[in-house]
Amino acid sequence: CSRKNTRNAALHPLWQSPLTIPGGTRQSPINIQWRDSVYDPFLKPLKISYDPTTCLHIWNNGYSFLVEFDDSADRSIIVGGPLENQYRLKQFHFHWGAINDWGSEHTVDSKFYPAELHLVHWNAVDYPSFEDAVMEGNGLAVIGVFLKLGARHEGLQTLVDALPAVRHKDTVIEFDEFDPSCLIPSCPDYWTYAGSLTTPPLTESVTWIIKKKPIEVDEDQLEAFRMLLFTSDGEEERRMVDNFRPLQPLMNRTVRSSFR
Ligand SMILES: CCCCCNS(=O)(=O)c1cc(S(N)(=O)=O)ccc1C(=O)O
Ligand SMILES: [Zn+2]
Repeated sequence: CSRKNTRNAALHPLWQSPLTIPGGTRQSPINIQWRDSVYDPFLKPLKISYDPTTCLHIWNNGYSFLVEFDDSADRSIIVGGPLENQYRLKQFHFHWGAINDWGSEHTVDSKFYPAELHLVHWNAVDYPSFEDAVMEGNGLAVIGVFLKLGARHEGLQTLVDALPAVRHKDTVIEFDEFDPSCLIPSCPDYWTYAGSLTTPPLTESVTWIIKKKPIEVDEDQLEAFRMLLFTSDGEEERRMVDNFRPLQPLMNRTVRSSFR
């Protein structure tokens, strides 16, 4: 079955009425058609330097689970790639499906992955706060990493072990000494394009950097994501699955690749 129909049927209430930005020209996510991406020899390697002691806590915000970082200084940053300057790590989170047939937000040649990791960074050089950067065309940089079914991921397991403690919406636990670069493939290849947040306010402020190589996780680790709840303690339980936005039109955009 095609992803489009079943996915729409499976959409989270947030997106039953497809959320579109009136006049949006650079919305995310998109399908990345490999053969239409354009190699850009001027793209630099992406440099990632995270300080694990900036890791603060994990919380379930009723949409995904996110790991938040102390972004009050330039301690966990990325620089290079398509970026004009350095960006500070704010948080990372995931999107996943009820079953392994879908779950990622971006697709490659219309192929979906069971899940996708997003590491959200903001431009603290040009803007005084994250909230300001969210409203600017070059305000955010999000690294996307696809998750595929395979071997158990030891780095992810520390995260998975903490999930039962944040099963319900608005629960939070302290989480320290985690370096999320262990979740990013060592292969330097990526695609990049100008896009948007995939959740409200859907602002067109994101330089997307999508890693070509996925990371491998096992079935138990994906199942651990699926035991989270959209709902608060005491509410009728709704499993946190299918927390992704539908594909958006490419419109007048080119996806560049850092590799031939
Ligand atoms: C001030 C309003 C910020 C709204 C966006 N916040 S965010 O951390 O960038 C974010 C990005 C994304 S995404 N998929 O990277 O666009 C998803 C969720 C969130 C979130 O708020 O949890
Ligand atoms: Zn996301």
